[in-house]
Amino acid sequence: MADKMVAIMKTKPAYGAELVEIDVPKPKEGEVLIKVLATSICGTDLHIYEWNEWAQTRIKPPQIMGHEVAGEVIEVGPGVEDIQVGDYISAETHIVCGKCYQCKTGNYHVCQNTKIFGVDSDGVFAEYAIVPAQNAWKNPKNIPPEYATLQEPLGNAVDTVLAEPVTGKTVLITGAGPLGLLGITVAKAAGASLVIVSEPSDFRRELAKKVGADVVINPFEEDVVKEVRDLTDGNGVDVFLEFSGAPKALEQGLQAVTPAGRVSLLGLFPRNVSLDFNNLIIFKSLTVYGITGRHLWQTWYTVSKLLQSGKLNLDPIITHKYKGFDKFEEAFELMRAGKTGKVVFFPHKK
Ligand SMILES: NC(=O)c1ccc[n+]([C@@H]2O[C@H](COP(=O)([O-])OP(=O)(O)OC[C@H]3O[C@@H](n4cnc5c(N)ncnc54)[C@H](O)[C@@H]3O)[C@@H](O)[C@H]2O)c1
Ligand SMILES: C[C@@H](O)[C@H](N)C(=O)O
Ligand SMILES: [Zn+2]
Ligand SMILES: [Zn+2]
Repeated sequence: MADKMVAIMKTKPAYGAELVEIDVPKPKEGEVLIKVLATSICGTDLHIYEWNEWAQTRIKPPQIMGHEVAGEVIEVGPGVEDIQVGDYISAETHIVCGKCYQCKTGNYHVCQNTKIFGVDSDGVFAEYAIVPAQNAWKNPKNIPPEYATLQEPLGNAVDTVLAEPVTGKTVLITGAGPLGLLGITVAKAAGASLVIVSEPSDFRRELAKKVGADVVINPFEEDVVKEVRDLTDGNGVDVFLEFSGAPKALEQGLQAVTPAGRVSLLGLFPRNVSLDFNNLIIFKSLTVYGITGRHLWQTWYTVSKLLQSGKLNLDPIITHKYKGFDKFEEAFELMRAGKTGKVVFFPHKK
């Protein structure tokens, strides 16, 4: 094995990142070293790249970026029992304490002491990477790395879509970014009867159709609420899934969902949102779920089994694949411009 590796590193508290050559790390107590087979860019990586306000308060350069991954274990640190050399793993990104009230009551996804792998520590945009063994998820060998690396965001999408069953239900998805696109394929695989997608970008509406959306709407040019009512016998959709983080989309979705319907909110809003709670939620008797991270480990089992079922349509979502990290700046700029679905790197060129 090489003793040097290439990594995308946030080297300075400023816009961008650098490709660096550094030593391959050694796994410490409770850690494993993986050969990274595939890694994908998350919106959070983009925020770190752009050095937005959130990143400025949270990230401490120099740090290797990235947290979505599939890799092969090549070394295990002291005290690691469940993971062996040769295992093919992905990683849950929330490092939980196991001791707080939420962890003790099975709600690890909202652990009070959560640290995020690749955000609060070095990540996986590298040829080799350290993963805390407690966060490793063993993959069946027949899932290709480019799909296995998507499991973490797929977990967000699964928790959003499947907070309640969608079989035979009409669904509105607002926002067809990478997460919304994953939501579309999960909703279709789970048997939603009609998936309507509201998304202003022409490129992403096209992607949404390729992934399996039944109807796409441009919210900047069409009346979302009217379109949804026309498609649902005037009733509105049974389920509204918010994947955009746009306050206007939230309001339209709440108007478009049928009374006693279900709402899941994943998108993060850039500012406080003001809403007519009485008429949009209370008098409509809606059930509203806030979604964060993934349930440990129930969601990973669901995601893995969905992948193995072959029912997810991921190929149109993976719009960009790069061998090596040489063109990482191009990848980030395309993503910033909204011209991608998921971007996947295969760090080893051979
Ligand atoms: N809660 C969590 O645990 C969690 C985890 C991951 C991501 N997120 C959030 O989920 C959201 C989606 O992530 P992403 O990576 O796909 O983001 P993204 O920014 O790539 O996608 C958002 C999409 O919404 C579209 N949009 C903008 N205004 C709209 C409107 N008025 N109506 C409909 N669509 C509109 C955009 O064109 C874009 O395609 C983000 O807000 C992200 O921060 C939350
Ligand atoms: C780390 C963050 O980007 C991640 N997608 C989450 O689910 O929390
Ligand atoms: Zn992420
Ligand atoms: Zn905890």
